[in-house]
Amino acid sequence: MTGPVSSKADIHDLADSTDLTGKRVFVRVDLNAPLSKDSPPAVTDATRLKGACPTIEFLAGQGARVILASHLGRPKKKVVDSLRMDPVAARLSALLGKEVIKMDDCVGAAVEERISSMGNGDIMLLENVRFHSGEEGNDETFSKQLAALCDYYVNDAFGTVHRAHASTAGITKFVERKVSGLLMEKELKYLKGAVDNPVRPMACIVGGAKVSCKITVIEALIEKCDVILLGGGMIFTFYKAKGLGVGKSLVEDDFVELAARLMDKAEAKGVELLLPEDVVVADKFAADAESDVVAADSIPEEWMGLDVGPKTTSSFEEALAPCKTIVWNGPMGVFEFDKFAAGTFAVASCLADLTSKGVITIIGGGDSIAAVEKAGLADKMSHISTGGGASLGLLEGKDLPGVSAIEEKTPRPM
Ligand SMILES: Nc1ncnc2c1ncn2[C@@H]1O[C@H](COP(=O)(O)OP(=O)(O)O)[C@@H](O)[C@H]1O
Ligand SMILES: O=C(OP(=O)(O)O)[C@H](O)COP(=O)(O)O
Repeated sequence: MTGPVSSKADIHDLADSTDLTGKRVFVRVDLNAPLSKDSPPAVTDATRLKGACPTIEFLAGQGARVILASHLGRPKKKVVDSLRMDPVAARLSALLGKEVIKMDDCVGAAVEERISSMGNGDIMLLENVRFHSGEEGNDETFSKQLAALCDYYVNDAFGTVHRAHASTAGITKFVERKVSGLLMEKELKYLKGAVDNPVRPMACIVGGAKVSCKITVIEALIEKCDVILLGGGMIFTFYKAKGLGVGKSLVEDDFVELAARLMDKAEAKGVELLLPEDVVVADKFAADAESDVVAADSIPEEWMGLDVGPKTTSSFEEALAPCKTIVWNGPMGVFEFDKFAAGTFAVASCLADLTSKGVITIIGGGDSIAAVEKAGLADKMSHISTGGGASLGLLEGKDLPGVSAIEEKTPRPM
């Protein structure tokens, strides 16, 4: 068959137009869940796994052979045993109440053979796609290898929709049909509705550790938001731009200049860009570190900032009080260590309180979800999004490769 195919369709459209019995359906999911430090590691927050279940159950229910693919962490293009998908497969299997066949690679003869012996409705989880250099490089050969595993492609990985990788973008050029999954549709619908024409004032809180990915989004946020609050590992690059000492804190030297420009831009635009005025510092990156609260300009040389301080959380509460829409990505501190969780929990508690007063609160990101779950407040927010960088990308209004690859007209392969 030739001719262009265009699809904004989801899995219901696919099932309505095709008998999926026995069909090999490749589903890109985002099962990049936080893991414990145990050996072997265990999934510590299953929100992303739970989010993927409706699509998996639907396709299995249609009799499809369901082939799941995801990344886990950032293995830097090589096999990292602690980032194998086994703990994810075990937890997913428990959630689905069904065996999940776990493969030790994501392409190749062994995978193809095992797929050919799958029964209708069986579920397989491939190994971490980022073990192959072709994944993040969006490599054509690797994309074709993935595409060769399936009849149809589904993208349900909202958390990775902002990445143009082989399993989220490249593969779509080589499959007969490509549609979005139920989680993807649900996330896009909710988030677009909330941020396209937001109820104002709108605030965005950005923290976490993926500084280089997320600092670049702040430029667009200055155009869109009325208030921007910064926390987590993000702040030290800004402190450095202000000429402050940051000790051994996380800092991205390549982005210091950008941080300076962003502060100038926010000021020129009259957008409130709030940086923490006090910081909880530690003598090492450990749960049992010595800690102290210091002013932002007094971080000791050998210490590192691992949380925002109490004065900061009060100022943040004040700044958020008038806001009607709040988007939060990235914890305020290393909440995994109890000593450095207070700032994150205080912001979570403030947002839960504002939600009860009618404010729209959106929390996104694997670790941010884990943090509000740990605080016991996840069900008190308006929306828990499985995507952090993805929801910021959507708020930014930029092209999301995982969406455009599905929508793109591509020549149907022969
Ligand atoms: N001051 C800090 N220094 C180092 N890491 C931090 C700091 N504050 C927060 N973090 C870490 O940031 C991580 C989450 O970052 P990120 O992946 O960007 O968030 P999300 O997964 O919600 O998008 C957490 O594991 C947390 O420990
Ligand atoms: O965890 C994720 O993003 P998030 O931390 O922004 O929520 C996604 O799985 C994407 O991972 P990546 O940022 O390593 O591409």
